[in-house]
Amino acid sequence: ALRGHKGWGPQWASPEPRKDYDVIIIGGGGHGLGAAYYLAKEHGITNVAVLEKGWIGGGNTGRNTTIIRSNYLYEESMDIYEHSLKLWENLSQDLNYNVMYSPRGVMMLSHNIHDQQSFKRHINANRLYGIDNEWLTPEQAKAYCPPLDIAKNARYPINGAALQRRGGTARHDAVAWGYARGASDRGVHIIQNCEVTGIRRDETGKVTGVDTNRGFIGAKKIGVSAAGHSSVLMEMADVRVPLQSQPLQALVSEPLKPMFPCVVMSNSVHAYISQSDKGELVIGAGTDQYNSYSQTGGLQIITHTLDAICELFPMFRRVKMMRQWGGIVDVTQDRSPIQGITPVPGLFLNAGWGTGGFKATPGSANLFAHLIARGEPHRLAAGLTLDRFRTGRLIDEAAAAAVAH
Ligand SMILES: Cc1cc2nc3c(=O)[nH]c(=O)nc-3n(C[C@H](O)[C@H](O)[C@H](O)COP(=O)(O)OP(=O)(O)OC[C@H]3O[C@@H](n4cnc5c(N)ncnc54)[C@H](O)[C@@H]3O)c2cc1C
Ligand SMILES: CSCC(=O)[O-]
Repeated sequence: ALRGHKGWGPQWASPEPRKDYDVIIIGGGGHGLGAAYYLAKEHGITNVAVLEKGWIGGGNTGRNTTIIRSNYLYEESMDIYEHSLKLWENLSQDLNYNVMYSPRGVMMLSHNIHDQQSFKRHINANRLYGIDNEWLTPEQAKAYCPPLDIAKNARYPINGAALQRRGGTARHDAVAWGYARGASDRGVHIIQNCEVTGIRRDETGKVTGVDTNRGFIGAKKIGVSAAGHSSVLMEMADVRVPLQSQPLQALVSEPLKPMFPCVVMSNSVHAYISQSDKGELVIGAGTDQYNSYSQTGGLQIITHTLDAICELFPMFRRVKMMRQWGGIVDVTQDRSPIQGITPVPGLFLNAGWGTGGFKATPGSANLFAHLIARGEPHRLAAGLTLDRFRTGRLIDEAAAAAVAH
């Protein structure tokens, strides 16, 4: 039973936009909706609107392969991903909405000495920082995931694996719906079919509001959380950001009996796989290596990824694939996100989550709300500045970003 639920149909109000708000968040994905929720819940700021050009969750939040983990290398990354993982553990209770978080374990396969050295470095860094991660022999990896082929004569032989047992999956669109309902119940306006077409500033350069397809809406503060379109939005305020927007594809198979117990990822052969609660194998790939705003992608990526899956799991060679789709991921050079103030007073940016921002949804949203409310970053997000691309103090997480991104 949903506490306080007001009958069937949309579980959040869909009001007409007011003339102005204290805060406007551009982007009705998990990060934007969650930030609005935490602004209301933790900072008492409720005169907020989330403006979404399409429908909430229609962007990457509803298109991803739902992998959750926090086994990154640097402290700046471990801080925000572990903050997020801790929030995932009670998010269903917090939202009174079942987001189906499932800590089934995320196993990263090692195929060569370089993988092994890289994963053991992550494991040591994680454990020194109090984050669970462990090395498995091939036999231990197979015991944990029986469908895995560890034959020595396999095309991509496995010499071990890194396992984060608290990693896992969640139901992605439920996260958007849960945050939207929680925010709406606290007075936040969730406004769909409202595309931002301009960001207005006064003579001092401070933001005054946004132009939209539903007219001008005033705001004292504006948060941009639009993933693959974040650079397009920031350009509306004359701010160039170091993001590339690239297609990232995924696909699902026909439903099968439950038989795949965890998430398996392989950087070297560019594929990752899990099984949804509906029985479908959920398979992900590397990005298409060109800039594009199309939510599709090239067939060569899919065939390459399925080659890899069939090598790692020969038992799947006759499974039928049911559907493929793509999203637009906002990728930074160092594969780490940007969450911070911008050169424009009153304009805040949350972007650059690239191929790995679903796992960060609650943590990023929680800290983005702190940034907008207080005007300065929370210590757990202090390193994720836009300025690092000027100073060169990058946070290189290409290895932890996994697969070929
Ligand atoms: C195929 C795929 C697989 C992935 N797998 C994983 C995974 O397994 N694990 C993981 O951690 N991450 C994964 N990711 C990445 C993850 O999905 C994203 O990083 C994350 O969901 C971004 O959330 P968001 O709320 O910032 O963006 P989104 O959910 O994309 O929300 C941004 C919203 O902004 C809206 N918008 C854009 N322009 C405007 C405008 N002008 N006006 C108003 N609204 C606008 C868009 O319509 C969109 O709804 C994957 C991504 C893809 C595409
Ligand atoms: C799309 S890659 C999934 C992840 O980042 O764990």
